Amino acid sequence: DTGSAAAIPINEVDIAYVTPVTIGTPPQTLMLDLDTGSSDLWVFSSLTPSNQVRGQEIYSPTKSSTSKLLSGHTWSIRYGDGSGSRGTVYTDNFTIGGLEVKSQAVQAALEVSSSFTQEQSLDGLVGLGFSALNTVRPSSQLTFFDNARPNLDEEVFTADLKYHATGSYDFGFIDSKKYAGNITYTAVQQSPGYWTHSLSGYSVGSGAFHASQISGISDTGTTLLYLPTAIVTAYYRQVQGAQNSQYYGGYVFPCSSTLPTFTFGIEGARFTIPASYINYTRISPTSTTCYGGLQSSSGLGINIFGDVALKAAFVVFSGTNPPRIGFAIK
Ligand SMILES: O=C(NC1CCCCC1)N[C@H]1[C@H](O)[C@@H](N2CCCCC2)[C@@H]2OC[C@H]1O2
Repeated sequence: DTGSAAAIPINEVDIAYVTPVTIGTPPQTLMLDLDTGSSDLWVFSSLTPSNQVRGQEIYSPTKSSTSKLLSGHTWSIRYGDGSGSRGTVYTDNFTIGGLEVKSQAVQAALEVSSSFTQEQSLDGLVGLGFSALNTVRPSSQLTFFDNARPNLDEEVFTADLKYHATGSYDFGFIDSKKYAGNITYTAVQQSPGYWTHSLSGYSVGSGAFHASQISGISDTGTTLLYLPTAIVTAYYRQVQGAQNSQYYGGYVFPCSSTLPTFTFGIEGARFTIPASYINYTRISPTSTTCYGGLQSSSGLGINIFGDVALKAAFVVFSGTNPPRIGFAIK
């Protein structure tokens, strides 16, 4: 089997991408954020208090003839940005881009935090991290990818995220039309459950490449690129008027500044992030101060290769044994 679905930016700065999925019988369509940085599949539901729902589509298990309550099971998740949700669990038929998993664990939200309520075009998440991170108790549940794997033509899914445009997620095959040249693979450390791997180094603009093993996670659910402070300060030293603002919680600069590109290595391959991706957003609609798409990871305890980096490449998440991750120019 294979599947292929759109990855649609939910706003004009690509804060997140959503993908249409169908749940149940007859099919209920929701727009979910495919997130390689977590492993819970949860949705706004008929059980979510109405004062926490603001325009989202909801999953109603009682309207599906194939839904089953997973009795006695609950879940609760907290994300790195402080957002979170919790609830109960059903199994139902779940499809992404024509690829169906029967009896997928669908975690129905009984409560969501305010940042989810405020994002009216995001109806939940599909965790594509390793199933070890799943929060359902007393028995943890498998991700969509882990459930689909035995039936996939190839044990992979790919992410082709785009800057200010709709990209795609493919399951079970690698579409050679979506990239140029070769795919460079590197080893993944799957414990504790993220797609953890190393960059082989970096360069700023036309500067020299600094070879250095930089470990982090490739996370489609994180908007920005978070790297060690030394690298980030070296980058913003090249930006007129840049400063690390306590007030805004990161590097800001005059929107008129000229930004250098940022290049990261995967083994011997090099991937260049255009300056436009790093000129992320104005700090407020009328401001002339802009917030950077490259920020320091020092407070996080982990480096995060989020969408700002991933959208500069075609990325292959390979569930082979051992797992690996591949990057190609597109
Ligand atoms: O918390 C992180 N990443 C952290 C960012 C700060 C540095 C550490 C990692 N990712 C979340 C993201 O923010 C959420 N958000 C929802 C509203 C629209 C935007 C996306 C969405 O839900 C879970 C995941 O995706």
